[in-house]
Amino acid sequence: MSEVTYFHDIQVGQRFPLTIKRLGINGEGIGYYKRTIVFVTGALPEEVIVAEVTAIAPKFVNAKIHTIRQKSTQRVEPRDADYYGHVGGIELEHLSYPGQLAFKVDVIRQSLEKFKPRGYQGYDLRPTIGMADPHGYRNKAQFQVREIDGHVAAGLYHEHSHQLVDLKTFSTQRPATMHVIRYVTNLLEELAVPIYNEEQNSGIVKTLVVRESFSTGHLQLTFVTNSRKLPHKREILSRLQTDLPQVTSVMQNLNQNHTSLIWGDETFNLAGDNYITETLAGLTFKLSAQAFFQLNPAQTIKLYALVRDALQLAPHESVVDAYCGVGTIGLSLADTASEVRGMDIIPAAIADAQENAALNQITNAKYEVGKAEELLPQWLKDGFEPDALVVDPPRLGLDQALLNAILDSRPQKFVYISCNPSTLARDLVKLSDVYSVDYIQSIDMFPQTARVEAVVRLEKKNIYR
Ligand SMILES: C[S@@+](CC[C@H](N)C(=O)[O-])C[C@H]1O[C@@H](n2cnc3c(N)ncnc32)[C@H](O)[C@@H]1O
Repeated sequence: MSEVTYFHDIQVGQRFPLTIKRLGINGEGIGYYKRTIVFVTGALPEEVIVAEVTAIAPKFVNAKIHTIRQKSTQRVEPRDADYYGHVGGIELEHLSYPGQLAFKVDVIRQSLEKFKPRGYQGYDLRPTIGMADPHGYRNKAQFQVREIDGHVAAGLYHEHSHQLVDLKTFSTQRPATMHVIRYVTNLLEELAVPIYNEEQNSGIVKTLVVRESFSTGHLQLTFVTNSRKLPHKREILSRLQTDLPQVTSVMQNLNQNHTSLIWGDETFNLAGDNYITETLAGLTFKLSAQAFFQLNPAQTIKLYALVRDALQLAPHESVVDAYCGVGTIGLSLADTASEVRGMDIIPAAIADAQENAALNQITNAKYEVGKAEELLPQWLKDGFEPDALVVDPPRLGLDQALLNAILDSRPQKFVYISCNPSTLARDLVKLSDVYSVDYIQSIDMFPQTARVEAVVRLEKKNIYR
C-alpha cells in the first residue's frame, strides 16, 4: 500500500461522508467517493458514516470510520470488544449472525457477477448453513507467548504487526482450549519460566498449541520452545495432571529457528499419549500435534454430509478426492464407493491419510503425494477414469492443467468445495462449458469471520452424456 496520493483531490487523513453500499470479500464496507471505491473496515451496508482516509492506492482508497451518522439495523456489539479491530478471526463480530450468513451468499453472488460464468443468473444460490450457536467453535488455539509489562501473555499478533495481543478470552474458541491456555500462561508466570523474546531471540517458551477433541473432550497441549530444556518441567507436568486431567497428551516441539514459522522439526512427548483421538462422521482420526484437521468439527460433519448428498455415489462408482489433506472427505465417502483415490502435495498429510484409512479399516482408499494437476492427468493416462470427482483446493483455486484434465475426462459427478468465491467464479467460467451448476450451497465454517465456504454441485451437460 502506497502513501502516495494518486487522486489529486483525496488525501490521507481527509474526512468525508460516505454511504456504504455493500460488503467486500474481506468483510469491509464499500462506498464510492467521487466515483472512487472506498473500503472501510467495520462499516456496514446502508450506514452513513464519516470516513477518514488511511491509505491511497492506484485504484482504491482505504478508510476507517470516524463517526457513524446512520447505523445499520444489523449492527451488534462485538462480543470480544477488547480485541475486536486488533486481531484477526473476528472481523464480522459487529454484524448480526443472520447478517453474516446473508453476506456469505452475497459475496458469492458478487463474484459470479464479476466473472459471469455461463448461465450464472440462473444458479441456485442456497442460503448459508449456519450454526445454532456461532461462538465457541474453534477446536484449536495456536497462541504466541511473550512477556508484556512483566507478565506472561498469550494470544495473537496485532494485525499487520508482531505486537502480541494478550487474549484473556476469545469467543470463537472452544472454552476448554482457552481454559488450558490461560491456566498454562499463569503457571509459566508463577514458575518464572523464561519466555521467548523475539527481538533478542532469547528465552524459551514461544508458542502454546492446544487442540480439543470434539467427541471425547480430551485435549492435547504442545509447548513450542526455543531450547530442548523446559525449565520446571516436572512441576508443570504434575500441576497439569492434577488440575487439568482432561489434557491427555502433552508434547514439546523444538523450534530454534528465528523465523515466523511456528513449528520446528522435532516433536517429542512430555506426558500422556502422542495423539488425541477424534471421531467425526463415523470415522476415527488420530491427531498428532502438527496434523492438519478441520477447525470447526460441528460444521465439518455437515460439510461432509453435503458432499455425500451431492455425489450420491453408487457402490460401483470410483471417486477422486483431489487436494485431500489428511483424507477426511474421501474416507467419509469410502463406504459408498468402489474406490477412493486422493492426492495432496504435503507428504505428512498423505501419511496421515493412509494411517487414517488403516485406523478405520478402509481398504478401498489410496493416497499419493503429488500435485492434483500432475497426478490426475497421470492417472487418466494410466487408464483410471473416475466416475466422480471432489476438489477442495486452497484459495488459489484450480490450476489450469487440472481444469484441462477435468474438461478432457469429464467425470459424470463433480463437486467443487471452495473457500474463495473469487477463484470459484473464475474456474466456473471454464467448467461451465461442460458442466451446469446445479446449486451452490454455502456453509459457515468460520462464524464471525469473512471466510466463505461453498459446496458446488456440477452436473455434466446432456450433450456430453
Ligand atoms: C482446503 S485444503 C483441503 C483439505 C481437505 N480436503 C480437508 O477437508 O481436510 C487444501 C489442500 O490442498 C493441498 N494442496 C495445495 N496445492 C495442491 C496441489 N497443487 N495439488 C494437490 N494438493 C494441493 C494443501 O496441502 C491442502 O491440504
